[in-house]
Amino acid sequence: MELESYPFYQIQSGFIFYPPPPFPVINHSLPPPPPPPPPSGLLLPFHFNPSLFFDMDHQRTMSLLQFVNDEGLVPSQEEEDKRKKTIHKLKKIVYSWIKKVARKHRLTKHQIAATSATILTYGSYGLGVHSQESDIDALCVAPFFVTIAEDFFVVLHNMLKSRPEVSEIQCVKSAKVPLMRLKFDGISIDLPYARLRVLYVPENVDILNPFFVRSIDDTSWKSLSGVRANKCILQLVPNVENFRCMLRILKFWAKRRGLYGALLGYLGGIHLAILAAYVCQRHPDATLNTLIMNFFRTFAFWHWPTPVSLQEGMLQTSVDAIELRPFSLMPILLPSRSNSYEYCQSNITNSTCYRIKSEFIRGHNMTRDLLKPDFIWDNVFQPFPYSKRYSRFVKIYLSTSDQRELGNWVGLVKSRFRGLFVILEELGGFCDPNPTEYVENEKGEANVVFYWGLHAGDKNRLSDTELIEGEFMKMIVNGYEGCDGRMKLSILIASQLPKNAQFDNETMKGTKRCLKM
Ligand SMILES: Nc1ncnc2c1ncn2[C@@H]1O[C@H](COP(=O)(O)OP(=O)(O)OP(=O)(O)O)[C@@H](O)[C@H]1O
Ligand SMILES: [Mg+2]
Ligand SMILES: [Mg+2]
Repeated sequence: MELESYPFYQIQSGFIFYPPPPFPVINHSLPPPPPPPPPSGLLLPFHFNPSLFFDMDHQRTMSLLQFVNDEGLVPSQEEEDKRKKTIHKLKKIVYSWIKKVARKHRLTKHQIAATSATILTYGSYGLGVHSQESDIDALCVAPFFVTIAEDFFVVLHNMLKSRPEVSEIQCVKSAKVPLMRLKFDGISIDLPYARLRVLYVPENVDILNPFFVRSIDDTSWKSLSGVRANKCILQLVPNVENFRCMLRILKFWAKRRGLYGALLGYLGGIHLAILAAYVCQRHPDATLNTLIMNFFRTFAFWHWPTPVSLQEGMLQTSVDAIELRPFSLMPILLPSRSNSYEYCQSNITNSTCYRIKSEFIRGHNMTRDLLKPDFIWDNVFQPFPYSKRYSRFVKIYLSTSDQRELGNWVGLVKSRFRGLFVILEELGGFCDPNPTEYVENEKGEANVVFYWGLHAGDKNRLSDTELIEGEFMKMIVNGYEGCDGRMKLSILIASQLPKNAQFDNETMKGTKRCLKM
């Protein structure tokens, strides 16, 4: 069978190929083909009865809302209050920090009184779609006189560190968006920094207003990207509440199907937010059920690597949008008010791209027929059965002697995972990086373990795990000093997986709260 016809065969037959067919070589220098025409409607029976259609749609929407409730996808009021309190405390800390820094820089009394800094939330919390496990993405927006190296990474860092509510604080200075990571009252916080050319930063500063972002530095512009994207998304969707509910469901679906986590080569919150918003824009009056059906239908038929964009015309009119497109198998354009073209960062590889597409097709096959008698939402959200799909697994065991170092070490290795995907794929392997993190309690040292599904085209080429481990280790330590973590890479057969990683339905449902992305 021709490779191009695989997706369509899969859609028609409902059969997903494991292992996958050989991957196509995609020529990224070509401009993308025009967006595909939408497929011709839902599968409706020959004698279509509109009232039956609306009844079924309504029923499915109601049972989906019940599912959202049963699974606790919306955080409780208590949880919400805790987060609000944390943000309030952070704002107060940042406020006293800015006064301190202003005095340090010997500003006049009048300037010290006038100056101010603030916290803007973005990410899933900013969009109003966070779950219990989500972090709070909080951008610290400061005035012109603040320096990142000293005032942010030393003065603010020390102020935060001395607070009893703060733990596990670390500076991530080398990231594209430099930030501090910490836990505040047990909630994970990502705290990047942006500097505006003003003395007074209003509490809810409108960063889409050109006045505030005039002549800002590059790092600040990048740090503002998340807030900008969130604001644009919320302005571009016709019904914010429907969008939020849909996105919560999609994030849950992606976690259950092992597709959530941008570092692992899958979809992050921002990718899913844009894909969901794209569908909402095209179906402004749709029910929740229809939105989810259309989500699967749209992306099961999508002609990747045609980019997904929320702003029509942006791709057609701009050569930049095509030329500046980074190498990506599934390009997704961040919405923007300015004429800049930013794409979501992506680690998607041939293997993960195949998995994501297969899951879109699976979702489409399961939801497309409104009259399917035995339809239940629970089936759509079944955990992905790794041990049934793969006979072999790559085990990545990460450990440190000091528990406090483990987070840094695992974070560093995860940020380099793309390199390992490439090594495995070059050796002919199809690799499915299950994002769930496990712990081997009996080991007596701080550790995190990953088990990735593996299909080895030629088993011999993948048998030299020491060589693979050595190559990957070189990539990890390249340009990075100061972390004495250890890594052990090995290949297991499915029966050697520990019980808690057997991936049968019950154990997977039990581990859903342990998913650490
Ligand atoms: N790969 C990426 N490309 C572009 N922007 C990104 C990317 N990853 C993260 N961001 C920005 O950082 C924000 C926060 O990312 P984060 O990883 O915390 O995910 P999230 O959407 O908040 O979901 P979660 O509930 O899992 O925290 C995103 O909303 C986005 O603005
Ligand atoms: Mg987040
Ligand atoms: Mg974050």
